[in-house]
Amino acid sequence: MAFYSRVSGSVGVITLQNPPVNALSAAVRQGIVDTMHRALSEPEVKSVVICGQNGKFCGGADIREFGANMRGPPLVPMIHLIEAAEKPVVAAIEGVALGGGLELALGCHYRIAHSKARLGLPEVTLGLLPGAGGTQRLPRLIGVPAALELITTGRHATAAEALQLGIVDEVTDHSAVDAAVKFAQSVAGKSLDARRISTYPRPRSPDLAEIFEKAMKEVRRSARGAIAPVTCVQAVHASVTLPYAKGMERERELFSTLFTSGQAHALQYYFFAQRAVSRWSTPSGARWDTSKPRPVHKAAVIGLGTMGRGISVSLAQAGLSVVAVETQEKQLLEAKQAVSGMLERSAKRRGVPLADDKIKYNCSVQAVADADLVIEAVFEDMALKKTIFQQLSGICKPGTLLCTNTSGLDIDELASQTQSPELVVGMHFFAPAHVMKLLEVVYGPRSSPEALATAMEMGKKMGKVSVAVGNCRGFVGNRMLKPYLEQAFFLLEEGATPEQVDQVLEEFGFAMGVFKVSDLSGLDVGWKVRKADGLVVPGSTGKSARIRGGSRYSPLGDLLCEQGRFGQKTGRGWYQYDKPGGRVAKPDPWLHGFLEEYRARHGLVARRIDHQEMLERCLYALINEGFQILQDGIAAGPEDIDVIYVLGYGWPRHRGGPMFYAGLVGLDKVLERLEHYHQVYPDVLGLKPCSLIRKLAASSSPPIHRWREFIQKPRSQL
Ligand SMILES: CC/C=C\C/C=C/C(=O)SCCNC(=O)CCNC(=O)[C@H](O)C(C)(C)COP(=O)(O)OP(=O)(O)OC[C@H]1O[C@@H](n2cnc3c(N)ncnc32)[C@H](O)[C@@H]1OP(=O)(O)O
Repeated sequence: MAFYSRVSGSVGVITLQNPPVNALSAAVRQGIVDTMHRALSEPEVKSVVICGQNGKFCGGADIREFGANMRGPPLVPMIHLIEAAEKPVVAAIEGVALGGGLELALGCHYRIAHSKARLGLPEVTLGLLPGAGGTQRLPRLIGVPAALELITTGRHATAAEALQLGIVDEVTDHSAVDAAVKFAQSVAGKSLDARRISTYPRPRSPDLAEIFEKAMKEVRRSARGAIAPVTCVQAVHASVTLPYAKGMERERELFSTLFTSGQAHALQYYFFAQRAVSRWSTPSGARWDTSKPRPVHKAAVIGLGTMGRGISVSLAQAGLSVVAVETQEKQLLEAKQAVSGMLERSAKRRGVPLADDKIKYNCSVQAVADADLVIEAVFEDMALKKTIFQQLSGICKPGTLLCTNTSGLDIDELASQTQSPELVVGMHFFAPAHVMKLLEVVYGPRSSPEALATAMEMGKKMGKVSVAVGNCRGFVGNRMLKPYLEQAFFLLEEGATPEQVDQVLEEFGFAMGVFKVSDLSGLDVGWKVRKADGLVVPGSTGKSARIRGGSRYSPLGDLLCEQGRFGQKTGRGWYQYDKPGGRVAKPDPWLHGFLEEYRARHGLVARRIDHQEMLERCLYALINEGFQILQDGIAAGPEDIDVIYVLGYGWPRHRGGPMFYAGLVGLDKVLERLEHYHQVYPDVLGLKPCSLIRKLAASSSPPIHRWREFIQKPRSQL
């Protein structure tokens, strides 16, 4: 709703009230219309201020209402009512003016912002366009290039930038509402002819055609199949080719197409999923709202390789004192230099103070004795990690949380090396650790709720999206990756090339295909793990070379590693690069010949595999594992899996995540295809449909928010 008051006798103040961000729900829109009419009809009122309760102007349309039937007054006429008013209306922008919130402000005659406010049109991130006049008013106000940039990226601008661009008229360090009231008094009675943005002429410039062409090229390149950015450009284009009223019609038309699209549903689902994962729970009943995190002031990182360096940067930037340990002096010095550079670049980029003095470097593990939390980030070697956990258990003060950055090893095995297994959790960062937003927080069967809560809270402090997951091989992300990778290898055996598989996945929207990712992260990483698991049998021939434990196995990755082809770092992998460390992947004739020779050796007849089969086999095997993970209670809900895949594995956000995608395709369809492929490849375990997907499909495929009801609660783990 909206609250009306009169200030200083002549200023009508309309306060939006819809916590936490004063989103424009039906009730708020009704409140605005009612209070505007009141302000306009009271003769004593000479001007109006619109503001939001609790220091937040408005977070935009109420996204929760998007799924329901439209009630209350629509936004566009409501904003026209404000703009057409004969009394000056001033927006007092505190906190945020986003989406419909900024469009509302653009309908006002003046805008005053607090210096800490953020303004933007982030609709594109929800699969939409600014459909309440934003695409027509903003270019008229600030010009096409700046409007295009803000609308197609959805980026939030600071108040200072908004002032520079001409979006706001004044910025204040004090109360924006007080400033707006004063301002409203000063403009009472003045002509509003030049203040109604919809009446501004169409933006003109001789290079507009070029600007739009460039913008369209850029969004097509970066959108990876997302339709909203492209549609945003089309809507802004209407602002230069059509008069305002016609432009609004075009905006409405384009908005309606997006509004009902699967991509908009996926992005809106993802918006709430990313927020829902902070409300974690475990099968034993531990929960985010009943588990208190411990205070952490001092943290330590053991091992300053690529991951340890990124983790140290993240901790320092979160304001913690950090002890960074690397036992070899030379490596310690190298790491120190590298970390300082990373901090410097990051401080420059983010415009924040340098956090270099937060980190103390040391050669001795003893230096972590008084840390509240230690993150071990050494090589992925269980024996080494065990030794470190034994050491830490003896060195650290009582109550220190011991975390491991393993990407898939058994947390409980490490916990059992310590005297306090309840204080051991996994903190699985993703490379580069100071950039990637995802953190898998892994609880073992003995981790305490308090330890889990502390690690989750630490992730948040570091600006990460933390997802709590149970302990199993590979946790959620890497466990699901295994059947996906496996299918990609099998496709090569059956006749595909790495380029073909990657193209299909990139067309789907992945930032990189599976083979390019493998080259980037290093083929040797998986090879080491497979060796440790006893899967690598050098020189094996005949049928046994492609079978492990009764199931189909592809040794292709092992064979490449035996040739020293580790990917980008060696200049050769699934692709070739111009030099070791090169970034541009080129098809490699050697690899094609090697595949032919391999197929001939194993009596495999290459066939033409269509795109659909490549996509289905890779994705459905991954999704099937996701259902198994839900059934095993490793992830509490499909949202957890989807957030992990979008933030950690390049799954296209506009497809919502693998579990959402499965729902969109139709669980019965996914099940039917899995059954088909399992029949064709009975020796591939990953294609055998998991019982949860069967159960859901048999129950008429309920919507994703109801899947949890169908998951059998596993026995207590904590
Ligand atoms: C018919 C339509 C016609 C015209 C087009 C207009 C379209 C729109 O306006 S679409 C909405 C555009 N606005 C946004 O995209 C803003 C989305 N919100 C945010 O970016 C952030 O929430 C924030 C910057 C506003 C605040 O961030 P922060 O302080 O970090 O809090 P949270 O993100 O955790 O949010 C708190 C809480 O609020 C819920 N919420 C936020 N925005 C909205 C919204 N617009 N509608 C409904 N609910 C919103 C958010 O989900 C959190 O609640 P939960 O934790 O319960 O999920």
